[in-house]
Amino acid sequence: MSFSDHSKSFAYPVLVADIGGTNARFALVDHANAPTRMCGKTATAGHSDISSAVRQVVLPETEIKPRTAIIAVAGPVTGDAIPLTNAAWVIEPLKMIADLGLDEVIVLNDFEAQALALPGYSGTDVEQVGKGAVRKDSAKFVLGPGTGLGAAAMIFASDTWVPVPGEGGHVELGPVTREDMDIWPHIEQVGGRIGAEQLLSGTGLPRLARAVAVWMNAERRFETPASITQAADGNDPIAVKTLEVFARCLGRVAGDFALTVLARGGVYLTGGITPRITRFLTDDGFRAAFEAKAPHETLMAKIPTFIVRHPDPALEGLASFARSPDTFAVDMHGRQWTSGRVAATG
Ligand SMILES: Nc1ncnc2c1ncn2[C@@H]1O[C@H](COP(=O)(O)OP(=O)(O)OP(=O)(O)O)[C@@H](O)[C@H]1O
Repeated sequence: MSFSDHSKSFAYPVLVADIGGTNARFALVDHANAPTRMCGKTATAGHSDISSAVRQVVLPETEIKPRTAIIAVAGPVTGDAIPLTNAAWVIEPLKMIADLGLDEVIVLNDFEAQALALPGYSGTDVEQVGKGAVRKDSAKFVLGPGTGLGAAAMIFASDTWVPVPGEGGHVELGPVTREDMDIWPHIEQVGGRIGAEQLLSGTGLPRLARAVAVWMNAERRFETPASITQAADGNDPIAVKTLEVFARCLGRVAGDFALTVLARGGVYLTGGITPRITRFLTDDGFRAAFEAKAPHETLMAKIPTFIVRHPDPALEGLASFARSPDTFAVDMHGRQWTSGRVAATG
């Protein structure tokens, strides 16, 4: 396995890109000490491929063409043609190098990118939920309910931050309270089970609402996550109960990850749903479930939890990596392409 050994720095300017199912977001890092220059976002559906989006959105913003591109995609990075999970683009690093005159392209997982941002957050980037304090140079974890449930750890070892992406969003999610026991039999199973992402995501939220409605003997049906958060704003009892259960399940799963890596550096919540349900995350149900890990309640009470308020967490993480690659150990195996060869480390 090859890790980033950037005692060399990247060739600047570095283009950083967060390619989601719906939107692509771009920014430029002009040199190691430069602030991130945001270039805005564009709908992936509005462009035939990433090169065309870069030409329209990024190149008009800069006099010096980017020489390196570091890209985050939702989904695994496999081979020289990387399809996106929820969009038509296929990321082809060698084609990007040819189209845009780049020296190097690196493709990372989107939650690995979000993990890279964690050590640098300060001030209004994050809002703490509950008590606890960040212990310096200790493991962190990021968990993001969005279209799916993204998850990654950030481990501190040998004076280096090591992002560890994975499929943590698919861990088991069982009932704990009496109320859970009553609701769980009404939750539709997927693949013979109820995994965390099956509830704690955009598709999961309506699934949970359906089960809550059946349990409450109500006819009400919600088709979209937005319809549930909007109904909860109007104090609809099914929507409110759904989000209470959602928040405490998120706290439980966040607590499990905190225990797994001993995340004394904090657990951070991102994803498209988090900012829409802050009322339910800050009303104590989330934090109480996070801490209820007997026999480790005392340990858990010391671990802080945060809502990430930074608007572009993945871009921020890639920009941190672009500025100081030697701060991080990023696995480059099969994910780095250079202009000098066909497939760099694959
Ligand atoms: N007002 C809302 N209330 C609740 N959920 C919402 C609301 N608006 C959007 N969502 C949900 O948030 C999810 C999108 O989250 P997120 O932006 O993290 O996903 P993504 O795949 O990274 O998106 P993108 O492709 O835009 O980067 C979708 O499931 C969407 O339904």
